[in-house]
Amino acid sequence: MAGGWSMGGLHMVKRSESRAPVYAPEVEPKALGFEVLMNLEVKTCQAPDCSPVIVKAPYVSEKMRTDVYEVEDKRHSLAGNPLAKELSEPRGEGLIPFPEQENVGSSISITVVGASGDLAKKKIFPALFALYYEDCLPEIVVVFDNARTKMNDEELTNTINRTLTCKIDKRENCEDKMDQFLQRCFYHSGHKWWTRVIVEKPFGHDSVSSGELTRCLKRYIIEDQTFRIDHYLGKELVENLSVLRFSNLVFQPLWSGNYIRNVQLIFYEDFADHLILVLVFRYFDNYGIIRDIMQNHLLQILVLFSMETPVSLDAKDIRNEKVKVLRSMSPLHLEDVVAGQYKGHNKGGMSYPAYTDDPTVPKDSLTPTFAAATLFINNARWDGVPFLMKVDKARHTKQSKFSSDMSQINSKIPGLGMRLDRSDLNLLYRGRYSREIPYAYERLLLDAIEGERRLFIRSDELDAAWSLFTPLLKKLEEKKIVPELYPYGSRGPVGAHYLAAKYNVRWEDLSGDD
Ligand SMILES: NC(=O)C1=CN([C@@H]2O[C@H](COP(=O)(O)OP(=O)(O)OC[C@H]3O[C@@H](n4cnc5c(N)ncnc54)[C@H](OP(=O)(O)O)[C@@H]3O)[C@@H](O)[C@H]2O)C=CC1
Ligand SMILES: O=C1O[C@H](COP(=O)(O)O)[C@@H](O)[C@H](O)[C@H]1O
Repeated sequence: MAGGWSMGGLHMVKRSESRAPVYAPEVEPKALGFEVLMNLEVKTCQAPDCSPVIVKAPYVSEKMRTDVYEVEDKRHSLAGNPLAKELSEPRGEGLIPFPEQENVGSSISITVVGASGDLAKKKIFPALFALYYEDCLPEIVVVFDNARTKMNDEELTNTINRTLTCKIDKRENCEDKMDQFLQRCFYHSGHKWWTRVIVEKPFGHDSVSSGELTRCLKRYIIEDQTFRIDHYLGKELVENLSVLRFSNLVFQPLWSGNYIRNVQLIFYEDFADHLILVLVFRYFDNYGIIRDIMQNHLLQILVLFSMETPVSLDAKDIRNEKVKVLRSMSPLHLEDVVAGQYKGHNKGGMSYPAYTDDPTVPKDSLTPTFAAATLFINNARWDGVPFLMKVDKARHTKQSKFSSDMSQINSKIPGLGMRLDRSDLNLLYRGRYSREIPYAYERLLLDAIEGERRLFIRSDELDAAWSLFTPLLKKLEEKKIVPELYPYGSRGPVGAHYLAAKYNVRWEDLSGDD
């Protein structure tokens, strides 16, 4: 199975676990615009001397068959050799040192689809290395790449090497650990057997394509093997939101429309921060900011903020509550949405091009780079409370913030008088904890390895999220709604201010805005 649908997907095999056969009996070339490269029937077994059996199905290419057999041959030649020794020796062409589990204990094989891409460079490899550094991955870890661009081992390790950092300078043995980690990375363009697949967004384009994608995936893997990632769920602050809500009894009676008059979720980013702008634009212009950020990251935070207390911390119970609140949300109306696109302008001697000035973006593109929306939840707890979202890719600062008016508390200004000030009850870790914060992908990759599903999106949850946004996106696109233009680096279209004012709300604009 390959990754047009999940350009930053990871296919993972946990060798110490699930031995259930995975069947991929049907062929569906080019379904949904992605190539089904994987057409192998893969079976694994439990006998100590049993290698995976890889059975060729009718449509597997000659190249892939050769690759598969090469892997098997090498495996046999490694039988009985301690892996540690293999890994410390120079790697030969095509050698894939995959250990026999019974010799070495727990091991893991990870296939990164799209190692040359922005996501892999910025987030996946640094997270995998951080996990490796922290000894959270088994000693035996083998990372493969699997993109269309052909590389050799050296090119792959060079690519990965450029992405790795020691989060805090001069960490003990960091260089050595990096070398060890790189020794465990191999390029391979064929396909592996797997037990878990982490799927990166976009999960389709709308309800229909998302449903198709889910059905396609289900032909190869069951729901429990599918880990749909939304990396915002792996961020410390987002995790802390649930802790704040559910483990501080003082908040329980306050957490409703009786005390909270509005909730705001804000995301700002600077397009210019992206490493490979051309690729980013190409992807972005097909999706736009509503699909890229609102329908997933911000909606997930909104859901965690508003859902009822789950019966337990079990993934099933949490996800059931998330689905319930998503299904309670009112349809989004065009009047409650503002779409914007940045235009070119000059400021302070600087010249900023328009979104449509980019050569990869069509001149008449209506793709929003900014959006604001008001959402409502039709249940007793949140009746009438506006949840406002604002997302913008054309800021000079990168920030995300979620807040409610309850987080503003009165305090006395020091002095002899009695003057009051409103200060924020904030969850910021900066200044409070000296320990470093793990990357979101670090947490989520580890959860997937451990089979913890709590922070991943279940298919009915995804359906509910698309049901909410699809009618709106359809209207925007069918009516060819022209986005409001606004200058790069500004506060965005003026329409967003009217939208908030309609509900008697002032945006909690973030510091650093101009
Ligand atoms: N960039 C980011 O910070 C984040 C991105 N994401 C999501 O991750 C996904 C990927 O984003 P990003 O890395 O930025 O995109 P890029 O365009 O930078 O990279 C795409 C990668 O996928 C590979 N690829 C594309 N098509 C195929 C295919 N059919 N088979 C195998 N490999 C393929 C490409 O390599 P090649 O062309 O050689 O095949 C390339 O390595 C997006 O869906 C995005 O929503 C999510 C969170 C953050
Ligand atoms: O999913 C995505 O998120 C990133 C922003 O992630 P962050 O953790 O750096 O806040 C965004 O740049 C990208 O467009 C989007 O696809």
